[in-house]
Amino acid sequence: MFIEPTRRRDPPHLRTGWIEAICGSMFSGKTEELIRRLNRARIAKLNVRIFKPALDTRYHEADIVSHSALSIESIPVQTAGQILQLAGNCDVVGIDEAQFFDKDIIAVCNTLAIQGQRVIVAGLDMDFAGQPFGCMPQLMAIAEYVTKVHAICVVCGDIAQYSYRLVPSQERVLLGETDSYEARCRRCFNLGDQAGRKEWAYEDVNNE
Ligand SMILES: Nc1ncnc2c1ncn2[C@@H]1O[C@H](COP(=O)(O)OP(=O)(O)O)[C@@H](O)[C@H]1O
Ligand SMILES: Cc1cn([C@H]2C[C@H](O)[C@@H](COP(=O)(O)O)O2)c(=O)[nH]c1=O
Ligand SMILES: [Zn+2]
Repeated sequence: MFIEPTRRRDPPHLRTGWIEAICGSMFSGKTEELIRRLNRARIAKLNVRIFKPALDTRYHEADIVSHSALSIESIPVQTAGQILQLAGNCDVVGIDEAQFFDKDIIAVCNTLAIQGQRVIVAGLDMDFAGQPFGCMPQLMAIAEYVTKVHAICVVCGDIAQYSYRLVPSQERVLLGETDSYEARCRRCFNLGDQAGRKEWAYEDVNNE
């Protein structure tokens, strides 16, 4: 489990910010992990500000909400540049659904960290086609700390790193939940519609 660096005790002239990237598929616990870190920062009496892209209105207009219904308030923004304007001099900046931001998100995260702020950025590392998503690869490259979390494959029960799309759209951006996506492992993702369901796997075990 990720534990916060204790750089806070450095003398002010040595104090620096940093970037933490949390990545993985849908349902892998990115938002839960982001909320966990932000809550701990608040317990440490740090000043925290949280952002998400305004287009992500799935569960709530403003709050960030996990699939398990954990939530934390956030500021929805249209562009990455707005984060820089609104983050002020807070100690910790949280950003969810980073894959949806424009490419300025890289410079914004860098600037915040250089200014001495801790930046925790969470997002999908791959899209429904298994391709790197938006600026997440660059954010992972410039981050001091990268955490990849995993879901459970709903087909076979292995660990999952892919978000399998259940509906025919080829649009890259398609908001959704279990209605349109499921977490899958490499094998079941590549088998697509041919992947046997969990019940089938259990049958196999029972017949042994
Ligand atoms: N296939 C799955 N694998 C793991 N967790 C799942 C799965 N489907 C639903 N969940 C739920 O999703 C929660 C994680 O939600 P969340 O943090 O919002 O994930 P993410 O932000 O990565 O999409 C888990 O704690 C669990 O309750
Ligand atoms: C794979 C994939 C996902 N999306 C959308 C679907 C959801 O609205 C979000 C991801 O949310 P989560 O917190 O990670 O569960 O992204 C998309 O638009 N395109 C895709 O390829
Ligand atoms: Zn699987």
